[in-house]
Amino acid sequence: MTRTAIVTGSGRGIGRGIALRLAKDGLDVVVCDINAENAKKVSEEIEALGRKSLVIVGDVSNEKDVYAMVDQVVEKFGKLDVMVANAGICHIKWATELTTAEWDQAFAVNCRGAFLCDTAAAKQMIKQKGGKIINCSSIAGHDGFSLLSAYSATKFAIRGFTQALAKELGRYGITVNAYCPGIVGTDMWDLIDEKMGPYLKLGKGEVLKEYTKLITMGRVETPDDVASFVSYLASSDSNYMTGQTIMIDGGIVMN
Ligand SMILES: NC(=O)C1=CN([C@@H]2O[C@H](COP(=O)(O)OP(=O)(O)OC[C@H]3O[C@@H](n4cnc5c(N)ncnc54)[C@H](O)[C@@H]3O)[C@@H](O)[C@H]2O)C=CC1
Ligand SMILES: CC(=O)C(C)=O
Repeated sequence: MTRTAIVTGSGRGIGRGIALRLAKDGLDVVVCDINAENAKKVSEEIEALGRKSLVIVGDVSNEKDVYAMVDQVVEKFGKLDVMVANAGICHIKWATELTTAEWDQAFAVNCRGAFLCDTAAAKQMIKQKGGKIINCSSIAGHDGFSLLSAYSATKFAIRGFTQALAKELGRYGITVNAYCPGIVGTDMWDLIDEKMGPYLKLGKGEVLKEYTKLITMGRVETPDDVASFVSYLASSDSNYMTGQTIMIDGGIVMN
């Protein structure tokens, strides 16, 4: 029977790459994003690959949206096999400039979002006696990044939550793991380059150039580089791996 995955934040960037890769792997894929237009486009790309798809326009930090999404998916596809909690945001400022509202927003989307998506999925997967939950951390979840303090804190938190949830869900045949991308050429990095530039007295494109020097493989990461690892985490090949948060960063963080 065809497996079904939800990928949050899959209207563009890394999430889109993961959604298309899982569709190529033979899964039906639900595209969840707050941006309806982008989500629809990706969903059409999935259907063009011969797979079924569903667009869910929703906010991962909103409990009602997340539970309604899982209900709709189970109603349409009969089950939920893979949850990829990928959606994330970042604020680029000195910590001393961050507002409390920005700090809370980062935690709402990046952490409450993962908590809601993972646990809503887990309740369904427990009934099914199995499933794959996959969270998104970052290199910034291993080393705190200057000008990304709230973001770094959320990505560290994802590692702790991934471990604890894995310990709770192993008995049901559910694995919980996380991936840590490095410096991926998406809109998020365009924003980082634009906003960090003035702080670091660097022009357009120069922040990315400086950070690229940290990458052992010598090139900026692509969404496909991340997606090929998430494909493994979503597959039965990773059935004996759980509670792990793994770098897929071209060799930036090695500890
Ligand atoms: N780009 C990079 O270098 C890295 C990214 N990451 C993480 O990878 C994930 C994806 O990042 P990118 O694709 O680069 O970002 P992006 O900004 O290009 O795309 C994020 C997508 O998530 C959606 N989104 C934002 N808030 C949402 C919400 N509340 N509910 C539903 N959807 C929402 C956006 O509409 C967008 O389509 C994020 O969790 C990010 O923190 C981690 C390490 C490096
Ligand atoms: C966006 C992100 O996680 C970094 C550190 O580049």
